[in-house]
Amino acid sequence: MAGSCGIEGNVRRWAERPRIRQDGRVTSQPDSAQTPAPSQAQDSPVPPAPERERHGELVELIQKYRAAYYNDDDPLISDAEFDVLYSELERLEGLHPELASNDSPTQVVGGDVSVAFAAVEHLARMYSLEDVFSLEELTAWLAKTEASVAKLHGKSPQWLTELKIDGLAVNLLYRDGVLVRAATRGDGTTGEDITHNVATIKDIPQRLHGSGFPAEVEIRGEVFIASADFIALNESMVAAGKAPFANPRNSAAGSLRQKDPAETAKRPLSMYVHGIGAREGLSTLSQSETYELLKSWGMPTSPYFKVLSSFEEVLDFIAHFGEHRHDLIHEIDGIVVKVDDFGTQRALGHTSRVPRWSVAYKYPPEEVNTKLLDIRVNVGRTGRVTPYGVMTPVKVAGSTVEMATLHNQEVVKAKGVLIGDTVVLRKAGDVIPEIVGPVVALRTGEEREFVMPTHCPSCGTALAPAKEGDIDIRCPNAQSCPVQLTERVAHLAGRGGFDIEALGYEAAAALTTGPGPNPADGAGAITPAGPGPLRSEADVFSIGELDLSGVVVWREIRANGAGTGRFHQVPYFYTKATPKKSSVPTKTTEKLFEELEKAKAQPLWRVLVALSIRHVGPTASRALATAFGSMKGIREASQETLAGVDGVGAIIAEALIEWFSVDWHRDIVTAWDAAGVRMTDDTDESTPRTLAGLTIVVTGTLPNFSRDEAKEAIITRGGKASGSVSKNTSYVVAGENAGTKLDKAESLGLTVLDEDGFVKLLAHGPAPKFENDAHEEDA
Ligand SMILES: NC(=O)c1ccc[n+]([C@@H]2O[C@H](COP(=O)([O-])OP(=O)(O)OC[C@H]3O[C@@H](n4cnc5c(N)ncnc54)[C@H](O)[C@@H]3O)[C@@H](O)[C@H]2O)c1
Ligand SMILES: [Zn+2]
Repeated sequence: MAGSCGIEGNVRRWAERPRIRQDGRVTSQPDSAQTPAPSQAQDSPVPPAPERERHGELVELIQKYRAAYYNDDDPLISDAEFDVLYSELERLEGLHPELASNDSPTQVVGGDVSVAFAAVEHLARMYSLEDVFSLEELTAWLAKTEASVAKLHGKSPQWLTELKIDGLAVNLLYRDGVLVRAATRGDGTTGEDITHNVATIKDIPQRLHGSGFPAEVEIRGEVFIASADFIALNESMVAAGKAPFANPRNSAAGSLRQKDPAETAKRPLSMYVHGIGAREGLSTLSQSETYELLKSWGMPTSPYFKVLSSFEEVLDFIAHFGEHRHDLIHEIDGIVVKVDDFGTQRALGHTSRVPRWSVAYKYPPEEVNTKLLDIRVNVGRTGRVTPYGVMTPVKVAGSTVEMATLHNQEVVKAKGVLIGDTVVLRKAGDVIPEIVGPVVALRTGEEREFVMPTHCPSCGTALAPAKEGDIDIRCPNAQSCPVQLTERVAHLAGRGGFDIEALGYEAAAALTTGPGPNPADGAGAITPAGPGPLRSEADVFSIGELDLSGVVVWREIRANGAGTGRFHQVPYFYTKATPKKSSVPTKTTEKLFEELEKAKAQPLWRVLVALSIRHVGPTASRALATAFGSMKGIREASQETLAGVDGVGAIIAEALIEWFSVDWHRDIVTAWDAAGVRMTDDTDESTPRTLAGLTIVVTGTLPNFSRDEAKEAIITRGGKASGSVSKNTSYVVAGENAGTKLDKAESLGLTVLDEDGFVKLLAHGPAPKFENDAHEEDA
């Protein structure tokens, strides 16, 4: 089953949350009237004072947070933090049911009616949903519900499975097919009248299409702002000098609950139907059937709901949308499972807060709140100065995050974050974490604005944009700015360059920036304190000439977190101040020499990558190496000739000419050449150029070739290894799990080869004798 690993992954990650019920209960709403109290509770009719006190605290907190969330559309804490508190309250009331008075947050639908709107009574009550946070809890809920349904009807229910859209609920009252009123959920009984605002939402018909409508029907749905529209909306808010919304949910709620409908009209609101309230004269028997009917009346229904029969299918649905959560037009925070049949829904009923026929499985949170402790700047390989936030470490989407880039000073301004703010931190799947914005309501007045430095924190040179109008500012001291040098050295040693494993980032820093502050002093941070022994990457292959007997590239030193059991790898460079007698070359140092020696034999394209020429990555480097065969050839080529090379083009040609015009750049090449680095690709006559003129795309996993090896095999035989399939592709080599590229090849009628076919192609070129072996069905 393809989805199974996704499910397991979810369980593992989610299970780490503090929100694990310790009493193992599955029901989240203690419904004292229906649910027998847990036995231990009967032994203690009056809860002990500490529990009563904690209960009071929790109620107060939750009420405060609910008010900020529902009434002000401006939450003070993240949903994940809220859920932890709410869970604790449920657990406490589960152990001491006497605490669950009628007005406890566990007994009422969260939400209120603001005085800004007229109050309206819903014809049928609106409920919240019972939440579960693990697949075990969900399966237990399904099993419990299935058993109840079996007792009622002697058969298993059908599960209507839907996306849990992160927006806000509206209740639309249609009389004889005409929208007469729209309301928010409010406390479930009474909502806020937002009829005029809803009238501006294009998705929602003022008059239902067709005929045969019931006299009165309440259609419920979720109003949301699509993720792409949210980004555009926030940009326009900031441009207009207003505070941006923390997330699409708040932006939808805030936009819909405007006092002026003209303001709502400007907001890109959409809606999907997810329920039905009072329904006089409606003859459908199930919720899914009703959705089809509503769709025919012109109501927007989600394209994603499914009616499923087995638990397994429900779990697959969850795994699928767990993976594709960010491929949807709107945000989701979970999956809702409902018993589809109306009769069964009625029979199962509801508690004071939630229906018993429905449950919401929540995905692991992608947004958390944390403290922005500082904003620092980082100097990159090209001298670009990038501010980044340093935060109290916090767990989000499966990893602990304590830093996030803020891109440039304009972004810091646009986000409106101050040092010391509580901020919303978002990490969507594998995407890098992002500071969304501040929680303004929590400011104490102690926060301070970030000021972009005017001088390079590494070398002290005045910072400036590369050209007028650039937002990014740079350190222009490219040659000897220690941090830029560190970045270039780490890059040249990287996987795409010389591939020197022992020269990782820390080792590069130790060689280029010299001794940092002594971690034993408690500073902890590795701030460069001045140039190290390696003053230029030109000297990287003569590193042996430096007094390496005094250099320890790696040392393990206990950082200031002593006693916490946490060790920091700290690069350390011995200087005169440190007695030489204590230094013995480490294993890593020996390995460094071995690898440096081996690196000299790397092919020309890797040498080109290692030079850190703008825009010249592996693809352009391979093209250049293939076209010219030597560094000399590239260096002497005119801009036009360079630009004419397939895969190079005008921008790269210009960058190359510019790069070679700088003295110290040419010195690098000269020094490497002198050190014995290979500067020509000797065309290996033993490899026949069987693939000259052919463009080949490799996709999926081949049993005996890595992606790089397959590429190399194609290029050394004179072929072009391309990443995208087009009608100019000569062959597509498809391994296991080949995806859309294979589909495209098939739709274009291209010849698709498996590994055997590929090996034959490499050996013989496109001879008819093996083309016949290729997938016949593709012809
Ligand atoms: N951050 C905070 O301070 C804060 C405060 C209060 C509540 N919250 C968050 O709000 C949530 C609790 O709010 P809630 O009581 O509105 O419950 P809920 O949002 O968990 O679930 C109920 C709501 O889900 C919505 N929904 C979306 N798709 C649906 C579908 N397909 N079918 C049915 N309903 C669907 C409906 O609007 C419904 O009212 C929690 O996630 C909580 O973390 C956060
Ligand atoms: Zn600098």
